[in-house]
Amino acid sequence: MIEVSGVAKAFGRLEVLKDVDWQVGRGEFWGLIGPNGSGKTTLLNLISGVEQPDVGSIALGGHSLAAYSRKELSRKVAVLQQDGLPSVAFTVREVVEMGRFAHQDWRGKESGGAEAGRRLIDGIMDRLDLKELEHRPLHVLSGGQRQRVALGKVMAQQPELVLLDEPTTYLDLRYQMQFMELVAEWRREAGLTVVSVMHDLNLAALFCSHLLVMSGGRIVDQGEPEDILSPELVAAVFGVQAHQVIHPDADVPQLLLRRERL
Ligand SMILES: Nc1ncnc2c1ncn2[C@@H]1O[C@H](COP(=O)(O)OP(=O)(O)OP(=O)(O)O)[C@@H](O)[C@H]1O
Repeated sequence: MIEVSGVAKAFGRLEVLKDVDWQVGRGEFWGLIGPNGSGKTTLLNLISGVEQPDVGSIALGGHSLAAYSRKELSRKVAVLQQDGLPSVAFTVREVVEMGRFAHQDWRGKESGGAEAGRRLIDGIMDRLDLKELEHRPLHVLSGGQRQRVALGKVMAQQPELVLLDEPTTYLDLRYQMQFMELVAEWRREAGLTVVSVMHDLNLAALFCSHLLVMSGGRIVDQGEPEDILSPELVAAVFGVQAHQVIHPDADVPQLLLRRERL
């Protein structure tokens, strides 16, 4: 689904990504982890076409990113940021409907017909528990509700690949879990490929099929959470000491942070 080959990127004299080679298979769920400033968001921006690499190439579904038009790209890739939507006066339903833009012609006509478009939006509203909020303007919603609407909008886009940049940062524990479960379910049902920047390593181990570990603009490790997440890794990459335990239900590693002094 994604092939990043020999990519480097600099902003002025600051080299933000160096020698990045990475392949993502269709249907995989990758967590991007690493310290602040290690280049995670820049890598997402290169994949979504917002930034261009200085060196190397990026291909999506076997075709160079440069070969896609804006509209083709937005049918293939959806992006959701930390605070997914600005606090605007559009209603919840209107915002979710905006996700259909890439599937409409210049008059706003749905490629599969208006009725199919409406059914799709209704299904998403139901699934994300947005029916009751349907006619409320976005600016009266809580951050957690707004993030659910943002997810609804990217679901309406029906992409093959979704890029998430720390999507649970502003959510409380319950909404963090709910958000990740919704993404996991969507991935299972639609064969979706997911790449998500994650700061919570335990959440990443619970939901991601693979992890990409970045430090100083380079990939330092990649693979399945059980092969990657270890006290040695967090010591080397984050400079933090931790114990490792195995999650009793999910059978994946979880880290308990150690204080330097007790
Ligand atoms: N448009 C830009 N112009 C100049 N410097 C930039 C730009 N975008 C990012 N940088 C710099 O590139 C480096 C990597 O930033 P990036 O946002 O990719 O890191 P990150 O791993 O996502 O960090 P965080 O975990 O803090 O979100 C940082 O030093 C940042 O200041």
